Amino acid sequence: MISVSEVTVAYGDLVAVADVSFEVPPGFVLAVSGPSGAGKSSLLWAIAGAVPVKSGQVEVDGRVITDRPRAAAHGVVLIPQGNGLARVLTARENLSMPLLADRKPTEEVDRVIEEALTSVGLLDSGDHLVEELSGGEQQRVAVARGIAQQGRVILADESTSELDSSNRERVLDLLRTQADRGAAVVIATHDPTVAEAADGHALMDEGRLTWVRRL
Ligand SMILES: Nc1ncnc2c1ncn2[C@@H]1O[C@H](COP(=O)(O)OP(=O)(O)OP(=O)(O)O)[C@@H](O)[C@H]1O
Repeated sequence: MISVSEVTVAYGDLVAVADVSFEVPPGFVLAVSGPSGAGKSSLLWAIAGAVPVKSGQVEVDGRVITDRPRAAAHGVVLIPQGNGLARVLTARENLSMPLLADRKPTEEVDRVIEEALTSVGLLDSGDHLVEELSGGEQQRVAVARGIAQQGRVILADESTSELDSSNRERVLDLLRTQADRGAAVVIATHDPTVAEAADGHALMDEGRLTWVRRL
């Protein structure tokens, strides 16, 4: 369960997220859309502990999110806009890093990576350097890395923006499967078809959140 309570995020005088509150229970997918600069990424970063909140509080399953390392340890997975991959490592190496940091056994890491790369249709590209992959392929590697972590919370920031329609469907199905196994999922998106596929849809504008379709 993600609980966002009266959260404000500011960069100096610029208020990016203004007094936002909502909850996402396990098993649900929330889409957040809105114009560029509306504060969607900042909201996701706040949930991920990647940016401090000026006021208010984010809780995941009752634990207050204070910083990124503790959020990550508590299963808050961020699939960042721009993918956040190491370009000079292979796809497989990128997937392995958070899993090995989590001290998972090597055989399990190998199995999870195979499954995740297969699920995004990139098993044959596992040993390619990220910089050799197309933009859409890199985006799918980032999604594979996110879902491989089996988080309690998955925050997908524009994770379908470079995908054709069949790969977009594939990624939406994967995020839905994550919700079905009990994750709370938030997707920031400009794509109306992604918003329609979610259980709830909120709109951000100048940091404020309003509901288009409540969860
Ligand atoms: N690190 C930062 N320092 C200062 N200002 C920032 C920082 N990150 C974001 N901002 C500003 O905060 C506001 C919200 O940005 P944010 O990236 O959260 O919006 P967004 O809705 O995700 O936009 P987009 O759809 O273009 O990704 C913008 O005005 C942006 O310029």
